[in-house]
Amino acid sequence: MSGKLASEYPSWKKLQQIFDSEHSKLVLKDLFAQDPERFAKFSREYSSSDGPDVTFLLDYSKNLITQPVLDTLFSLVREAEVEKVRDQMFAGEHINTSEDRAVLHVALRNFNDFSIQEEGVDEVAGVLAHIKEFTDAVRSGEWKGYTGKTINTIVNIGIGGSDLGPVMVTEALKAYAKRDLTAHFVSNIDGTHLAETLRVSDPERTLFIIASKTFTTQETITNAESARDWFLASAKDKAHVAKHFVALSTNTKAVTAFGISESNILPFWDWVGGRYSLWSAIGLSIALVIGYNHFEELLKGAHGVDKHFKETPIEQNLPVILAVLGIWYNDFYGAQTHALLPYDQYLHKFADYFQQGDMESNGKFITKGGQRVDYQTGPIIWGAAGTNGQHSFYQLVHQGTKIIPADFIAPATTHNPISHSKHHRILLSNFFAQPEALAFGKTEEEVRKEVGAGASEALVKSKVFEGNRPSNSIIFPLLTPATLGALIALYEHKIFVQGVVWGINSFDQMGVELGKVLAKNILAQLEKPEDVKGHDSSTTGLIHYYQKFRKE
Ligand SMILES: O=P(O)(O)OC[C@H]1O[C@@H](O)[C@@H](O)[C@@H](O)[C@@H]1O
Repeated sequence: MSGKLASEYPSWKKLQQIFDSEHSKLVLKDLFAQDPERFAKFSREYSSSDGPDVTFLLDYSKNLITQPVLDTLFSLVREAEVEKVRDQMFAGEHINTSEDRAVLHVALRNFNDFSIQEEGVDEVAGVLAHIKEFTDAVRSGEWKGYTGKTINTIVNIGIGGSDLGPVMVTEALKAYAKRDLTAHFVSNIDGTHLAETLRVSDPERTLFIIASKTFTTQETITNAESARDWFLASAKDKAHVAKHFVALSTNTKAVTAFGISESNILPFWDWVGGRYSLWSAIGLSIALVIGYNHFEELLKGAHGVDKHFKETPIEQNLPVILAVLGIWYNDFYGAQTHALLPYDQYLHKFADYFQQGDMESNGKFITKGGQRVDYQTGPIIWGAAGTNGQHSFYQLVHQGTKIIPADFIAPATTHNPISHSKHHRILLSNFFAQPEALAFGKTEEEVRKEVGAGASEALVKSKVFEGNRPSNSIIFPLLTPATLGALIALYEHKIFVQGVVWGINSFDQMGVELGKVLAKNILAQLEKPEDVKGHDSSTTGLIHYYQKFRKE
């Protein structure tokens, strides 16, 4: 049952027994040698059933699993009633129990397929039509700034879920971008972020998109106010704000109080979590950059995976497979992290995006029922685009003392086939080589042959790769909007499945609140040393030190 401790399920106990008795025998080299069909058994191709064509291959054969391990992991998913909770999500039940909210990012990309009853769901199509109308007007040049010039710069001001999705997707789909429209994303409260952006922007041709679900986030509101001041320093007349500021928010009241007219608000609903919101009005900057039709393809690609997730039996369900593999390493092997390693420069923000997506969703120690877990929940997500990572942190991944499960992700073809795709072939050769090296390593014997008789023992030992390091590989024909949508949805549902198994609420984020409250209190004490009250000696000492240098 959802909310129960995962460690109470019979399959969890069985997995622990299997791990204790078998894990030393789970050696990839042997498992592959014993079974020539291993790749065929442990890889699956996804093909979209309708909508835009999306295919990808998930190869999970280089994992420390056997069929019995996998079967037990699937039993765990059954015992945790993942399918039931999944259906509750799709039905609009309030599975975000702490906030009493539905969780319906799937409704944002539904296109009338599933019937979902929840207030606001019937407004989704209207907001998409508004996004289309607005983006067409800006991109065609019909929308003019206050001096009659067209818009050539958009600045999205938002943070967390109101920033990372648009940043990641606009980078990922740059090949589809309108090149004469520059997009900036300002998130940090550090004035440097806004100042450097405004320095290269023209107030007559810049459109500010204020993206905030709550419209109360300190960083976003402060940045938006400073952007408005900067704009009005040129435009003078407040009436011109209407041509240069739009808002994406669930909080219409706060937006109008800020001075943005109601016709410039693209709304969304409380059942859209911030880190699941790029599919909503929050995706406006994406639609502006790549055009509405491509934005819709992104949504449809995600919808295809939603259908797969909703309709496919557990054993073939790709988000479920990724989720249980993660649980196997996280909870039984003691892996602390999970690396996302896209071999695609366009996906260089993919890991950053899923740092929030995964860690804000599953970084929790209390179950839905209020119990403290006695096992590990969400992993630390990190990663960087290949091949850059190979020249920085891969040393530790190959020869360090930690187990680092990783997903290698790559397109078979590139949007930039320069030098007759020579670059891409080299890139892919690395994409194929790294998981192979991690899995199979290099033995002492092989090293000895290579270095010859005179080499010192220490040198020989330092060149050994133990191997047996697990990874998944995901390969698809080309990074299209629909394929990207599918990939994001794949990981969203993976996170969902893990959250249900761990019994936690993946859809609140109470852990971000305490720091906000303390910062507010400290902000009021920054002026004078005598104002600094109620802290430990370290915090007091740090604030006092700052006060020696304080400037207006
Ligand atoms: O979109 P707004 O409301 O400004 O929130 C922005 C971000 O704030 C953080 O504190 C978190 O709660 C995130 O989940 C959220 O995406």
